[in-house]
Amino acid sequence: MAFFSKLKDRLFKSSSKLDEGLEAIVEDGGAVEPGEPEREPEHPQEPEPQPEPEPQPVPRREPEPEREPEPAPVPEPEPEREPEQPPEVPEPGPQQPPEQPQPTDPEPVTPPPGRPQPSDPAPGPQPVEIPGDAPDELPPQESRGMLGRLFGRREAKPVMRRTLDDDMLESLEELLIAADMGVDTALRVTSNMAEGRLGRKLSVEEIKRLLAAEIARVLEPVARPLPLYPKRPQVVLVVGVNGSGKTTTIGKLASQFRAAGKKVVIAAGDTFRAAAVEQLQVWGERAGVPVLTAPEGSDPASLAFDAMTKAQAEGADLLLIDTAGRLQNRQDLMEELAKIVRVIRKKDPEAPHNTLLVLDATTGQNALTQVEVFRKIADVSGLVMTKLDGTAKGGVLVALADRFGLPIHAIGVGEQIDDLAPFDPEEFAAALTGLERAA
Ligand SMILES: Nc1nc2c(ncn2[C@@H]2O[C@H](COP(=O)(O)OP(=O)(O)OP(=O)(O)O)[C@@H](O)[C@H]2O)c(=O)[nH]1
Repeated sequence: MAFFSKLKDRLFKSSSKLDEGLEAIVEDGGAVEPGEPEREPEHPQEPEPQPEPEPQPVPRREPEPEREPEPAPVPEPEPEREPEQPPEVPEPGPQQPPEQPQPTDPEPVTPPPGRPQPSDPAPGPQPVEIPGDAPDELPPQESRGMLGRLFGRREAKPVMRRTLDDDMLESLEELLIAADMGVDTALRVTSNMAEGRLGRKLSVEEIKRLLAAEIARVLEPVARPLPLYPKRPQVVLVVGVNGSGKTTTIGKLASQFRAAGKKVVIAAGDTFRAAAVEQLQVWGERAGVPVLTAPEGSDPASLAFDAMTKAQAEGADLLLIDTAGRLQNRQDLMEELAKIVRVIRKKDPEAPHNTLLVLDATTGQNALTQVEVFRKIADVSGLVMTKLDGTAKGGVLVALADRFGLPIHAIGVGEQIDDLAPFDPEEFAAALTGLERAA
């Protein structure tokens, strides 16, 4: 299954929550405009249709700063065939010559007088121009000819639209807050979306496109694959609260790096929980990667040192160190992590090269607090967000990006070994808003 549709299916709870909310908002105060043509769903970030590539393993997006070639955009959907309709009675008004081809893109929008506009472009985010962003300025339906249809206009169909005003903005803010985007981020996204568009009539689909574009813009700067350094072994310390998905993520990462030809060693640093060690061993077997363990209750720093020695001796490319996630005693955890770092620095003064914080998306706004805490006790260099499948709280990732600007290296979308995906802001924003894209 194409990755986008998989992600979208799995983020269904988030997107359906937004979907339902948006429909309710537009219905509340909106009006059906008979005979108004609805545009084909156009996607601002989708250029030429190309075949979709297989999802790449996370490590293949390296080396930094080279970005993985953008995933090929998903082809535009075929225009839906609609049953033949009797010709509709045209609205009274000036007719255009029927054979005149219609432009694919609308003319630049000139705001009507009195419509609130920023007098000069303020520094900071500018409104994203969305193709097809002027529904009220589309050419009259009756002027569409064969070419107009070929160029992506649908048959006329009643569409519910609501005028974008302060009330509607407030409802949109509330909806985004309910989707766990957080107050500040929700306000920023909606006000950017509204900039230059107040007074315009928008359909649900158009709002989704605008929101998705704004969300993608917040996410873009943090979408960074795990940087790989020429250093051997590259030491990746994996931190996070119990149950956030550290073990699973280490297993998935190990498997992907190994598939990419890297030699990987795992250290089971949560020596206080036998179950955690066993689980890591299972993942090591699955990934075909050795897991270094130590007797229950032994010093994790000593295990980390042994693992470092082994990884160096074996010429491993990557050493992934699992750690405990007890936050109940923050001081102990902080000392434990600090000791691991001190000890591995005896072997390599630059280690750890990455400190990955694993966050569970289902905890919603708690993820923000966890970032704050772990940034104090460890030098967090990047994030992995797990369990984005089947949660209605995916919006928290946007809040994290907006608040901390820490790189988001990958996302977990399931419990299987290949359910770790590179983080693609546009795909994520589309999946989150329920924006239709071709599968
Ligand atoms: N649905 C889903 N479940 C996940 C994902 N990642 C991890 N899990 C599940 O979350 C649970 C906890 O994952 P672990 O990897 O054990 O979490 P941990 O942080 O290592 O937990 P401790 O070992 O208790 O410290 C397991 O049941 C995993 O299968 C994901 O992306 N999606």
